[in-house]
Amino acid sequence: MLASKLSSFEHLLTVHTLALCIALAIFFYAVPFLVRINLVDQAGRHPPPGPFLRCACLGKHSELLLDHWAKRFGPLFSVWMGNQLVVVISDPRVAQDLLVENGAIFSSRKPYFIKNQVILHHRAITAAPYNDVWRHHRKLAVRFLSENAVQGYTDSIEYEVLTLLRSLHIESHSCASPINPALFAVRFTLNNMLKITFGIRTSSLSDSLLHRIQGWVVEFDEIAGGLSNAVDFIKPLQYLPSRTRTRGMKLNADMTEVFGGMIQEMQRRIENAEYVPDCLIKTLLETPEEEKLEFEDILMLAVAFAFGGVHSIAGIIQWFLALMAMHPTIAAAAHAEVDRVVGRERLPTITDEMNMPYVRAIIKEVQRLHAPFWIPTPHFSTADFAYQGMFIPKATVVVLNCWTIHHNEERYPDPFAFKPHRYLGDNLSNSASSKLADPRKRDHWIFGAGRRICPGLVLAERELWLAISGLIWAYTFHQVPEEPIALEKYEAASGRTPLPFMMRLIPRREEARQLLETEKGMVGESICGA
Ligand code: HEM
Repeated sequence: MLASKLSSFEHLLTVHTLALCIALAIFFYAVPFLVRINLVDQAGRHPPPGPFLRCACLGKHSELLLDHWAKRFGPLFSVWMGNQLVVVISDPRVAQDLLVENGAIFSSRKPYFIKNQVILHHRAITAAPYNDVWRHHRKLAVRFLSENAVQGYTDSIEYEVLTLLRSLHIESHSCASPINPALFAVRFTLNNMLKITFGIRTSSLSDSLLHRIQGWVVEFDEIAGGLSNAVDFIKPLQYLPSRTRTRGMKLNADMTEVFGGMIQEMQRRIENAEYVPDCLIKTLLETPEEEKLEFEDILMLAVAFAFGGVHSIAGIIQWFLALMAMHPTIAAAAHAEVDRVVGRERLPTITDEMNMPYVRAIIKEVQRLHAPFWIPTPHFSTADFAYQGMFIPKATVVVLNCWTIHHNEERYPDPFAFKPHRYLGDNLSNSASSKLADPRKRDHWIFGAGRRICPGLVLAERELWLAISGLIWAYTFHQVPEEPIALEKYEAASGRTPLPFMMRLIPRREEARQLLETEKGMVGESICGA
């Protein structure tokens, strides 16, 4: 009896010892994957300081975590996301030093698996590594987004502003009912992009193209991952089927079907000498054979325009509307300015812009407080680099921490408050401001920095000016008492749009009402989808 008890005790001991050994082995094997790696260059420099533990992901509001670390570790810190070193820049001077002055090293993109490989196939400009292919595609895009090109789009954007103002009026039953402005803002920006890219526009708010592209952006946000997906640092996972990968492939297939079909149709029309309006895709299709882009490159350029230039601008318009409804005194000052400079007979135009500093200041303040991307597309380094005694190895992901920069107490006193006054006296366009020699004087950083800076910023500025000044001219903005707007929460990890909200828009004067109700000039427009 005693012998058998001893033997089962020994057995138990053996099992426990074995389990302990396995646990210890796993622990020691896993530890290097849990804590930061002590990298050091030949001169003994270490990467910028940062959290001791590695992260798998940063969570929903990653900008708040980055802000927390920036306060703890300083303006240049590093964090390990799995096996990827990420360096985070939270100061304008450091951003200028690394992304601008040393753009030759800090301008590539990491080949993120889902986003850049599965969905964008390394193309669409934004996914391309820093090389001659990227240079070529970016040059093509810039031709269609330059100051001159944007000047040529201005009449067409003004038409879309009128459509926006009128459709808000009509869909709210002559402003009798509250309205959620989100889809209206998206249609405004999408029409501008579609005209530039394909020479077409959506015919109504129920146009299937509008809803399809809207769906792509939501899907892209959900699956593309922010700074990292597990598949990016556990490479074998890339060879296994997964739901995210299937969704990514489906998204790519959808985009290929819709935009690819539109490109093929345009090709057919060109070959049959049928009328095709001037646009980006037509130019690319008519390029001489030796310089012609591959079909997929043309497709992905269209995707880049649709993804880059639609929800970002539409998001700012939504934030603007929500903020106006919540700050009647600021709205009243904007109304006074538009009345003084523009009067009652016409909508504001681009020639009014420099005479309306308060409205310009409102736009910049909305951009600062509600940047569409708190973490702009990360850059990727292509060589080892030493900076202020710190080591940034080749193949480091480099992130501009817009949240912390935009909430810097010294640069923007009372940084969480909506205070357009802070931008009075800033007469520079976003584009001119991004080129200032002293980066601390820059208005804000929503368009990124360096060689990958958003090529669409001049167009974005023009669209925002015309849409926002037009909205101020036409409407007063009101909250719906039963459904107060909550600004502290927002859609998507990026902060691109407020949560869906309802508001009331009231035409400001008889002249505005007449303009909103007349059909003159709205040829081919079917606002209600009839
Ligand atoms: C308010 C509106 C917009 C915002 C806030 C915005 C923001 C950004 C940001 C932060 C980047 C990454 C910059 C970097 O890597 O440093 C970017 C890149 C890009 N944006 Fe925009 N964007 C806007 C409008 C547009 C428009 C209108 C287009 C045009 C069609 C556009 C097309 C692109 C493209 C193609 C890239 C990739 C550039 C590259 O990788 O070289 N964006 N944008």
